[in-house]
Amino acid sequence: MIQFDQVTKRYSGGVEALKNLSFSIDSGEMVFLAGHSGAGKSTLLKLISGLERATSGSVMVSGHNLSKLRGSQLPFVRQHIGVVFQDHKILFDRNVFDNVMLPLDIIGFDRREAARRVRAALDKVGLLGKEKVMPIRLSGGEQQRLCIARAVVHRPAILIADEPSANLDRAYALDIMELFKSFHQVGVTVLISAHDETLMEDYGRRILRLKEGQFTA
Ligand SMILES: Nc1ncnc2c1ncn2[C@@H]1O[C@H](COP(=O)(O)OP(=O)(O)OP(=O)(O)O)[C@@H](O)[C@H]1O
Repeated sequence: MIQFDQVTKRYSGGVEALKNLSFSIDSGEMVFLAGHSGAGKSTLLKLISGLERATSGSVMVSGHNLSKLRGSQLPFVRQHIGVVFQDHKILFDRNVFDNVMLPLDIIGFDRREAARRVRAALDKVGLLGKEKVMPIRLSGGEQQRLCIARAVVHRPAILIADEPSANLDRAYALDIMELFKSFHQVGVTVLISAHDETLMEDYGRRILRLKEGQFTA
């Protein structure tokens, strides 16, 4: 479902964030991505979601070679992927419901079906009672749940999350992990990054460990 073949990413300033990486993730797998700050985790996730392009090598997602896609084809691929961003990207000038509606608006979904899906996504993350609330009034953990609802509302086959448990206390971080597990259990391919490996250990899943842009054992 996701396949990297000898992928290198060099940013314009010259930093080589990923060095000749090869790995694959099967459909329906749940995999963790570990590594300290600056190891290249965000870069790897951005290559999968098409936010950045590989300098060399190939990135295959759902059968598409993202390195070869034209810009106009990227939105089509992104419809298969849900992303929980490290910096949240919440729109603070609209309420919880409208934030989650946004991806469906962009796709041009039928409004009634879209509203039904938004409520289902909010229900799933435990925010159904807060649909009219402005995001500024949510706790940090609730804001994270809002981001997860927005990432899954279009029912993507792949869900990727960049440090979704950062800045949350341990109990809440584990709750968030359980939420991701529940998506995995219904067949979604899940890839989650974190710098705290202890959060991953209980799940018995594969852990990809990055250090200075390369995998370590
Ligand atoms: N847009 C960019 N331009 C130039 N260099 C960048 C850019 N984004 C990341 N880098 C550099 O690439 C390297 C990897 O960064 P990346 O954000 O992928 O790491 P990370 O493991 O996600 O770290 P963090 O947990 O702090 O987000 C770092 O040296 C970083 O400074």
